[in-house]
Amino acid sequence: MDFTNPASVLDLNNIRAELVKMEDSIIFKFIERSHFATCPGVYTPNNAHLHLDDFHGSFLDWLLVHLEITQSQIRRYTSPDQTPFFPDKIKESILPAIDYPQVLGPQASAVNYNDTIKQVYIDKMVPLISKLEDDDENNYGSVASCDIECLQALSRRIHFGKFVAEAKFRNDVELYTDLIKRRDIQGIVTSITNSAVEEKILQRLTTKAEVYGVDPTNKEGERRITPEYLVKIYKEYVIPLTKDVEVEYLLKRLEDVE
Ligand SMILES: C=C(O[C@@H]1C=C(C(=O)O)C=C[C@H]1O)C(=O)O
Repeated sequence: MDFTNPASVLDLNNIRAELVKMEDSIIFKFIERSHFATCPGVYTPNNAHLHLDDFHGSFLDWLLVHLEITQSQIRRYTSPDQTPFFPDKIKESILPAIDYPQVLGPQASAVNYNDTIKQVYIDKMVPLISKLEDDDENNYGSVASCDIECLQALSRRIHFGKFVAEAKFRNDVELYTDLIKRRDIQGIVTSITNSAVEEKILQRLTTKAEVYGVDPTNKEGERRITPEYLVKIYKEYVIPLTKDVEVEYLLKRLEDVE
């Protein structure tokens, strides 16, 4: 998707096509994570087995904040489709800014669900996509690296809800302006929900997981991302969080920059 071209960015069919492409990326990142155990020590705040200088938090957070600082310096977070997990830690880019047209509302960057995404990923998704329940310190680096790949892909997918919401807002300014002014949250949820699209996504994920997720040569039948787990992750977490982003984005849509 070309974020310098507003017409392409706000076309709902283009946005949905981009969400479909993200499915493949997320599935393959989940498959990479599925080669390792749950490794709860990666997520344990101030893990006594690890010496993270004067950092207070988990090994995953330590790696993620260091990566985001570096990525911010090559202008990752100037791109409208990227949302940092540590917005207060990122730095100015050393590369010249790209002049992205203002496509989203002035409060778009205030919609940041990454803390929730990270907690849901750790608590609900890792147990489903990991090979087994175990804590193998020899794999902490690989596990945290896979986790960051998964988290950044999930964050982009879920925060794409801002573009979906903006496209829907522009398609019916009168309806959404009324719903927003009346803070009719249920009305907004009903209006943004497209059950047919959601059902098509879940059906496609089942097929993709059956094709991508299971290694036909793996006679040991080692657990990898299964169709039912992938559908569960999208149905219970990814899609609802995307809709939460859509709703919060719309509730802020008429606000000016503070
Ligand atoms: C993303 C959209 O908005 C909602 C969220 C969806 C999702 O997260 O996959 C799918 C359909 C809608 O209920 C959309 O309309 O395409």
